[in-house]
Amino acid sequence: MADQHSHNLARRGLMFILSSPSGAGKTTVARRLLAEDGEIAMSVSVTTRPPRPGEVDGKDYHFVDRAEFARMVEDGEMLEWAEVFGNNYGTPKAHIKAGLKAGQDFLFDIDWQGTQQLYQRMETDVVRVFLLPPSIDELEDRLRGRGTDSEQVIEGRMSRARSEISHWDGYDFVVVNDDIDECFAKVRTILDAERMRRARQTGLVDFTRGLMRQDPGSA
Ligand SMILES: Nc1nc2c(ncn2[C@@H]2O[C@H](COP(=O)(O)OP(=O)(O)O)[C@@H](O)[C@H]2O)c(=O)[nH]1
Ligand SMILES: Nc1ncnc2c1ncn2[C@@H]1O[C@H](COP(=O)(O)OP(=O)(O)O)[C@@H](O)[C@H]1O
Repeated sequence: MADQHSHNLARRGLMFILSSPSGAGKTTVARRLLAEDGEIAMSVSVTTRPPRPGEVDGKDYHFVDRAEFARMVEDGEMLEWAEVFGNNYGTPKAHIKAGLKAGQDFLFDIDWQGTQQLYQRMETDVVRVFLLPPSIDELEDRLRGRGTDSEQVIEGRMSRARSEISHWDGYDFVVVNDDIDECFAKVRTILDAERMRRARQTGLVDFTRGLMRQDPGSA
């Protein structure tokens, strides 16, 4: 019997967008997906925000100044961009377009505005997943438990979270992140199923043609 993996046909890559109100678990799920799934790569955004301690240029973000960011927008090098908390963030186009064509999947960690823009431009490549916390109290507990933010920042994130939650209807899939293992398994299921969409499987034309030509008993 043939190895199962030999039946993975050539396909176009997809853009897997993971959004959530801050603190609901997007980073946790994204890290695990990148660690356990060999076929998906993070889309690295361009930003004018200064690097935080520990952040690596080209890995966490491409850090640029405002003039360079403006030039990239002007020259049409961004798939989408937005201003968040006074800084600019954008998705560089060339790398993504070439990757998708070569079968590379990309993971995006962007908010609902970026999601909308990507969907408008790349509709058939985009899969939009939204994570929700099981309750507002649990969301606040997680933000505090993470220990990365001051009380003031947590209050800001909580008020922003409420407005992000209101955009739940702009997503294809919504998963409540109560138990992390269950949530992760559901996100995996979505990704696995989306990879099998007929429209993405560019190898199907040749494969089905081959099947139809084969006689029973031939290799
Ligand atoms: N539209 C858009 N938003 C982005 C992009 N990259 C990051 N963001 C958003 O910018 C916001 C701020 O990100 P960041 O400065 O890393 O701070 P933090 O995620 O709040 O810790 C988040 O809501 C991100 O989702 C991008 O390429 N496009
Ligand atoms: N299902 C879960 N149950 C309990 N804690 C969780 C769960 N998912 C994530 N966390 C924790 O909640 C905090 C916020 O998660 P994080 O992934 O940083 O959120 P986001 O990227 O959406 O802001 C982290 O400390 C993380 O370890």
